[in-house]
Amino acid sequence: MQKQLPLHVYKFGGASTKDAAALRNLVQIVRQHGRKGPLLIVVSAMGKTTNALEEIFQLAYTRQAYDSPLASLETFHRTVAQELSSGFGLHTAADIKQKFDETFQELGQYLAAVGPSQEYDKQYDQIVSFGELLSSLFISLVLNDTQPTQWLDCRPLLRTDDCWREGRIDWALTESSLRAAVLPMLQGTSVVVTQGFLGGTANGQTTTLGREGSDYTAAIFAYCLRAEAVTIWKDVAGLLNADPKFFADTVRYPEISYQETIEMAYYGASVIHPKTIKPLAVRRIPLFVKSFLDPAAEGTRIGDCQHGLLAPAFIRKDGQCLISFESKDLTFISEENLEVIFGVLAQVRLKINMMQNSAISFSVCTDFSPYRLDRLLEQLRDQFTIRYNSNLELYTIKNYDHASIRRLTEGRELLLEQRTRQTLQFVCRNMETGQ
Ligand SMILES: Nc1ncnc2c1ncn2[C@@H]1O[C@H](COP(=O)(O)OP(=O)(O)O)[C@@H](O)[C@H]1O
Ligand SMILES: N[C@@H](CC(=O)OP(=O)(O)O)C(=O)O
Repeated sequence: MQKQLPLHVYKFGGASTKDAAALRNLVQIVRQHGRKGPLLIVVSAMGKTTNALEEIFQLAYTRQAYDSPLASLETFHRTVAQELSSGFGLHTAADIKQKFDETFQELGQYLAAVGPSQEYDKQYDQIVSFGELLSSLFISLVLNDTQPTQWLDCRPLLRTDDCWREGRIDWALTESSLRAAVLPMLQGTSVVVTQGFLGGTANGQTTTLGREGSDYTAAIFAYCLRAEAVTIWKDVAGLLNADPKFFADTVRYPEISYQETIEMAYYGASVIHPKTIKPLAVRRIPLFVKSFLDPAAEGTRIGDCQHGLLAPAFIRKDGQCLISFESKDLTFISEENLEVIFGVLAQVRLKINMMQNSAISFSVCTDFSPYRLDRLLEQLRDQFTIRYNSNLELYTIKNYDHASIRRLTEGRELLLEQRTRQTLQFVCRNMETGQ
């Protein structure tokens, strides 16, 4: 049995890196960790950088001008660096400028090569990954100004296949590469900064792990390096029973099991990427969700634990689409035609969030993607009558009771509903747009 390292993994997302004040706070949090042992820091792109890069990529792909949003992105990064620079030593500001010069130049070259003749998802990864490259280079230099910090390029180590935009990890290779590269670094330096959300293929191309995948990266590092704990720093007090942006009177879970959390994340509680939990649960590594706005506060501990009845959790997923398939000749929906439908859903990468069948019709609720839906329609419209509604919401209540059901369903028209002993789910129209 290998000796457990007292390694901690911290993950800082877009909210905790969105401006100069946020970065000053990040430096304080890292300083507070102090001499508790080595620290591996996973960072996401700063603020809304990934959204901006998606927009720039879309313009480049469709051969439209992207100079203005690209310039805004560059100005954003350089302004944050400028605002921080009064606190830096002599070399740090110059080092940051040099890294930004090199990285924006490289991004410009990649963008110039983007075009519709090549695979969309593959090119997406090559461009959108620049957000994490920029933030990790920048944050490692900012931290290095006050304590020895090394930058780590995770892409040659975190090996994925070429399922672009959702790279699947080669665990054996990743574990051995990460251990060989990172453990010696952690002995020499107490802090290492790397990118969330990114991986690399066998032939050295960059992949991404799915939007909001940096939490997952933190779990991959923790699993492979057998870390003692992972902390993800968020703008909320911990894991709450609902997203406070949409629900009033939320309550924090001080402690919650991996099982409960994985289900909440799967149903759409966006505070944690759903793939984060399994690697941690396998190695029994606790996950702390803490507020970067109040770092001393308790937050939530996710781990192996027993708890009594939990407050009902409300989870909302918007941007949903309800697709129904009906046989054209009153043939029953059978295993054979379900196999055809599932095959095409998998092929066009439309994930099923909920499904139900009746005698001659089968309904699925998926995330809405016009591009993927068109490809599905092309392949199945000869065989089935297909109807769909978009701009819908999927609500899940975990550990429901009468009051929680009433609270959520009152005044809504439910288009699809399902209930198990613990979980109630329904699809309804988006009340804000009334569609
Ligand atoms: N159950 C929940 N508990 C806490 N926050 C939640 C929950 N569900 C959704 N959220 C949302 O998750 C946000 C934090 O996650 P996210 O925006 O992905 O952070 P970051 O990008 O900084 O890592 C919160 O601001 C909150 O709106
Ligand atoms: N930057 C990526 C990855 C990520 O995880 O970001 P965040 O930690 O800010 O959710 C995204 O926005 O999808």
